[in-house]
Amino acid sequence: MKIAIGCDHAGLTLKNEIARHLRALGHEIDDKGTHAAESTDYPDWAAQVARAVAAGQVQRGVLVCGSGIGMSISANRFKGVRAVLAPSVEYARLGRQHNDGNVLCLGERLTPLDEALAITDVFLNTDFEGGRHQRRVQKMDAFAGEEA
Ligand SMILES: O=C(CO)[C@H](O)[C@H](O)[C@H](O)COP(=O)(O)O
Repeated sequence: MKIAIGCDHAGLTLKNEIARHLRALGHEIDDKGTHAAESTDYPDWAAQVARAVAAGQVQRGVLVCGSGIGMSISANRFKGVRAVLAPSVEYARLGRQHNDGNVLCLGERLTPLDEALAITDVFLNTDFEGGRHQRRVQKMDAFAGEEA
């Protein structure tokens, strides 16, 4: 699978570990950065990954910051992006089965490495169930770009 990945300074270590893990599994990783430990702003990196997903350049995105919250809020501003903040494997599973999530958001400061890798694997390997969930996803996606 082709996957874009990004982080701010608070997610750098986990982002690098996830990239290494996914490459070892044979995935093609487009690492958008950040690549340095200096303080940086999460929306800048969320935008790069979200644009790659929205444009169909990659099938999935992974974003890491301290909590995952800022990344998920930012990514969900982009049309066609359904970012899932997943603190556990079950969130990742449901975010795929029911919501057809295409960007996974993780918090390095809150989620241990082994759990984050397990969450990532489930997010990438779980299928969308469609059916009644398809109608709901279409309604969500129709909101994108709507004026308040
Ligand atoms: O977006 C976030 C919180 O909503 C992320 O956790 C950021 O990584 C965090 O806010 C960065 O905090 P810092 O004190 O500037 O390191």
